[in-house]
Amino acid sequence: MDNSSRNELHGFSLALASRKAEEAAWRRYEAIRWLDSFVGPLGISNQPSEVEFLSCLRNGLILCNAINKIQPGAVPKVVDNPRPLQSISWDCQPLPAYQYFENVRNFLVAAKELNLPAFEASDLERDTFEANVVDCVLALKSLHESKQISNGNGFHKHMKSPLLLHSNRMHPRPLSTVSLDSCRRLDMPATCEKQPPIGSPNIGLEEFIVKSLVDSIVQEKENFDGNLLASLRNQDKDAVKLFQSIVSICSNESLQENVYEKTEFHTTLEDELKERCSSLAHSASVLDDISDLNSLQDYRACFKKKSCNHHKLLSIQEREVLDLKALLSKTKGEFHDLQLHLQRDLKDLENLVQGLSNAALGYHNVVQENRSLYNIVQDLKGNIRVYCRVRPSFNCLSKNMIEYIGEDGSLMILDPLKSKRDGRKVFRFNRVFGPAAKQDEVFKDIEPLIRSVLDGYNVCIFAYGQTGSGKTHTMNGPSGGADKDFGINYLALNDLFQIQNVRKDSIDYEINVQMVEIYNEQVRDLLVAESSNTKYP
Ligand SMILES: Nc1ncnc2c1ncn2[C@@H]1O[C@H](COP(=O)(O)OP(=O)(O)OP(=O)(O)O)[C@@H](O)[C@H]1O
Repeated sequence: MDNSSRNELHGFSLALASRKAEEAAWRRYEAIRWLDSFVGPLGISNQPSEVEFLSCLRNGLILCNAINKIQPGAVPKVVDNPRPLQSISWDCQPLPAYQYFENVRNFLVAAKELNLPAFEASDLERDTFEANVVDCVLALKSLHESKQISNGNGFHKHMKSPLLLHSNRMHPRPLSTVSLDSCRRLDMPATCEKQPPIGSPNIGLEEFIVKSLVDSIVQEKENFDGNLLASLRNQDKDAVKLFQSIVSICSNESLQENVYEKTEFHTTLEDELKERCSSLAHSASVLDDISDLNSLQDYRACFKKKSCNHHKLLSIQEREVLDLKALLSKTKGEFHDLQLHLQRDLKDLENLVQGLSNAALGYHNVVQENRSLYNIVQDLKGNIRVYCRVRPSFNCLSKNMIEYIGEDGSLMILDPLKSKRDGRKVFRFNRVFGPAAKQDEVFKDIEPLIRSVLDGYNVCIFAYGQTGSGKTHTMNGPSGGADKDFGINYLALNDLFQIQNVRKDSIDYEINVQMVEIYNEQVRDLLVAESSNTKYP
């Protein structure tokens, strides 16, 4: 059933409950109005609540007085309080509790003798059984009215709620005998059992037949007007005319004008019930999955079956929901484990990073220390170093001048024009490069000094010698030479650029190049195109 259908049913239940409450209140007001006018001022409003109504009758005094006025001596002894009846107030109960109970008990005995709808004394203490007390009071009223009409022949009726039958089935009372229930169904007083027998000389055969027919008709058309029933019991009437009038009333359905307002209530309730059912059936019919069902009742009956497709579908969906819940629980557990695992990994990673950071810091310190030691070594080698490079000889005389080149930087030459003793000379340098020494070999010995520049040291390298001794060749290399012929200048710059690139993440080096020539006491800038600008003062 969808939500709209469920809401419809809920609304209908509420409306029905409201109608029941209105009906119960209406009957309670009717009872209290009659008691107020019949017994005397009760001291409560004409429209009392359930609590007010039951409190007013709880001492039994009003009930005993009422039944005694209708049937004198019905309650032989009424336990009364000294206050006059007119001053009775429902909320002022001077009598002890056992005296209340005595009045109520005596009233119930008298009511039973008159076949009135009974209730239990405890019903006056419980709001839920107020309807039983109201039934009894209204039956008492009907008895009074019938006695007034029929001069006390004991044939009376009382007002009956359309819900009364249901109410009595729900709460059967010991005093509500079968005959009493039958009287309720007929809306006739229980005293109907006291009608004269068939052979009574007071009633003729025709009148008995008429009475039986009327009883039968009354069973079909309950809640007959009291006057009509009184007329039936009035033996002065012509029985045949009375029967004809009843039949005419029934056939012309003019009886509807004489039924109580409850009949109209029945009709209204039935109409509303039909309308609600029609609405519910329409709502049910729009559901796709029950389109093949004829009515809402069919749908309900089908749904209650274990074999119903909707029932099976619901069962499958319930199982899927359970599976999803289990999967969700399992996923939550796995997620929790992953979180713990991730936290452990993060902790390990943190330790590794911390270790690397410490190692990097140590490495940096080691590098710093290494540089420091490196430059100390350079200092120890000497801040000023003198190297000797022997140019290859271009003639035969000079080829034999180099007699010895020592590893310790010593150079021994021999002047061929002098004797060996006088012509031999020895010179000492930091290192001597022979005629066969290559460019990179010369540079290797100078490279450590050049790198000291990057650590903040000033380094100066210059070549000195006579014309044609090979200064330009050593510092720049031969003109148009290959890479292997690069001189110290090119090789030094290449080395500095490579180191700059290696350390670019930690140190930003700025390299500037200037090239000048000092010739004849004149300094010329070799990188400037204009010759006039090349000379410095
Ligand atoms: N080590 C060497 N190996 C081969 N050739 C050399 C070497 N040194 C110098 N030369 C050659 O000797 C010649 C003169 O050399 P270089 O021009 O370098 O002399 P220099 O000292 O610069 O002369 P200057 O002072 O007049 O400029 C060049 O032709 C050069 O190629």
